[in-house]
Amino acid sequence: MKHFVCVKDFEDYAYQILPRDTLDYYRGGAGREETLKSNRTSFSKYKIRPRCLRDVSRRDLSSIVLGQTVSVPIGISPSSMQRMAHPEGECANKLIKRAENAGFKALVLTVDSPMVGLRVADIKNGFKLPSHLRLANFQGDHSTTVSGKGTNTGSALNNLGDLYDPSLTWDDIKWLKSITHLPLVLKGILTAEDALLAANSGVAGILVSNHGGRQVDGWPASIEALSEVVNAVGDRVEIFMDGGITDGTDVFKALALGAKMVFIGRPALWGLACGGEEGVKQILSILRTEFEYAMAISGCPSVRNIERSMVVHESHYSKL
Ligand SMILES: Cc1cc2nc3c(=O)[nH]c(=O)nc-3n(C[C@H](O)[C@H](O)[C@H](O)COP(=O)(O)O)c2cc1C
Ligand SMILES: CCCCCCC(=O)C(=O)O
Repeated sequence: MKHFVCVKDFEDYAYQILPRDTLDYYRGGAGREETLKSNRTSFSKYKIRPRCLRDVSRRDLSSIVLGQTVSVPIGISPSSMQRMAHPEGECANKLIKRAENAGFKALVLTVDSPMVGLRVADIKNGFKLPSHLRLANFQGDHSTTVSGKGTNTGSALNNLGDLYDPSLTWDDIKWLKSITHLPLVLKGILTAEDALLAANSGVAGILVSNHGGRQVDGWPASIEALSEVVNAVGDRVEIFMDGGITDGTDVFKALALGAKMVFIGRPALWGLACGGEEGVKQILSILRTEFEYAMAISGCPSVRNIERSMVVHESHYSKL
């Protein structure tokens, strides 16, 4: 990993070392993977309008997120089945009381998954969890493995029995809020309508996400949907985003468009595959450095200086 200098270096190497069906599960998206691709390509459509002569000799990358200071507003999104990438896997993936007891500061509930999306590569590969691995959070339950038989219209992931509950509604958000004192963040909201319902339910945050393009092809890129959610409720709840972040300039763009913090999914998996915990640390360190350079050279000594006017859609320049 010594000579790896960007997320792409990790991604390329992970493609070489991971078994095909594991790689496809991590890499892949739903359907024709148009949403997956647009998570990346849409970032390129936004341009940074840099400012100059603004004393960037001292730089502060920290932010306050849900009342807590974070040293840099980049986090890791939840990804299942990490132990296929590295034996260390995810070392903290707990349920509500365990999360509270362990000192976690917020709960994130994924609301874009009444079912698991249809992923062509997983269906073709007959994806299942390797037999030595279990879903650790479901120990004792009959569904601790993902080995159900796939069909030509679904993989084992589309046959998870009662691990998924497609009957969930906004009433369940009320219930969840009633059993925990932790601030609740809903992950997977892409519309102003749902953002308003979420804010009215008293959630503390919304993570704008299309689940890495893995649920339904045709959903917008997360960065495209971000402004709709920010405009609807950005003054009432904290807004976060994930999907397609692979560079510090992506972080800058998302923050300028109203995200308080961004999260990465696959880049962390590539780090894990290439170097375990150390690989994940390197991914975060690379993104941090790139973000610091994007901020400073664009004229922002601190995260607070990243203003909405500093990022525009590329169409801005064709109108001039
Ligand atoms: C292999 C894999 C497994 C995932 N598992 C989950 C999951 O269990 N729960 C969840 O909310 N999101 C899950 N996600 C979605 C991520 O949390 C995140 O939204 C997405 O990966 C962000 O896009 P990115 O990979 O382009 O950074 C998964 C993503 C991947 C790639
Ligand atoms: C408890 C098993 C989870 C399988 C699906 C995880 C997921 O969200 C994904 O995108 O894959």
